[in-house]
Amino acid sequence: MEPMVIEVRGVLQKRKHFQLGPIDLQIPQGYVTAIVGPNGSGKSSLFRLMLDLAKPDAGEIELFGERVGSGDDTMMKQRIGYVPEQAIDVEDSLRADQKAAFISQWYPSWDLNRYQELLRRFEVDTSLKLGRMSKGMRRKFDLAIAMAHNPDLLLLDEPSSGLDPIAWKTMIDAIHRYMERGDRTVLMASHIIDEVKRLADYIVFIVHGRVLGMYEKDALLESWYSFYIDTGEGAVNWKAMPGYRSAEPNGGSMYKVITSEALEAERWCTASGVHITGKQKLELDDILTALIEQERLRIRS
Ligand SMILES: Nc1ncnc2c1ncn2[C@@H]1O[C@H](COP(=O)(O)OP(=O)(O)OP(=O)(O)O)[C@@H](O)[C@H]1O
Repeated sequence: MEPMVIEVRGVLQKRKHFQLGPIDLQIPQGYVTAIVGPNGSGKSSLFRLMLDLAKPDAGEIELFGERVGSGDDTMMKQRIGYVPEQAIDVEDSLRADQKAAFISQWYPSWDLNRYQELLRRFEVDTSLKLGRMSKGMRRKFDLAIAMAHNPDLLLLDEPSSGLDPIAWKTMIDAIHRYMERGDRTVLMASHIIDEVKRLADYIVFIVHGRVLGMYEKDALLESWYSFYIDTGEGAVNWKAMPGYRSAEPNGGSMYKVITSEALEAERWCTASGVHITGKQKLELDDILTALIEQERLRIRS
């Protein structure tokens, strides 16, 4: 098994109207892991805890085997590139190259050539003050800054927010290239299904501050299906179907049934004489919707 770059153990953060956790999570080295969840589910809060920008009420986080918040973390932070969800306002009056010059002092591995190459590819106008940049250009600049010291770990909070389609493709390509070496790690929060599908090896679903599971992406997309089933005259005990999630009438004696264990469910149907007339893979957003619904029912019960 590959080493873990991030280990989150029993992390809890209590706020007036929101509780994050307790969260247990392990992020493996050498892969892109995407955190997917609705607005306000706690994705940015989790990033901030990982970077010691906020303190948990309980639990602990380790990055590269070192406990976050336990002392001088300069070396640890030098191995990380972070793109926050919101650009930092206090830097608005700086020009791009002033910020880069400032940041480069913190990172012994700062690579000027790489920085300039990223700016060229993203078409960032470095003569502008940061506060004068459009939202998308600022985002591209932040990405270039986060990647220019060749970090071992990239933490990206909704990296494509504000990017036009061309910049989006450049970003996807830049992340693919960054991962080519094989030992680097990305943890990103994203709402963009296409982005998650193209980049992620693993997906973490987070809803209402709780992690609902971490899945290998390809296995996940192979296992969630809608089956269209003709029940004929008889009733079917849906709950006995492996991975059963929901069943809704679909006209006449037809039902649309969602399972998260497609292979086993299909075998079960064959063995039980249940006739599948059609099947369809679920997209990531449909899977998330089904998980959110289940979480709502769990909270209500
Ligand atoms: N500084 C803060 N003080 C109190 N509550 C906060 C603070 N920051 C965030 N919250 C609350 O914590 C919850 C989680 O917010 P967070 O920004 O982590 O979610 P998110 O999943 O990143 O959302 P989005 O997808 O909208 O970016 C929300 O209910 C939010 O209102």
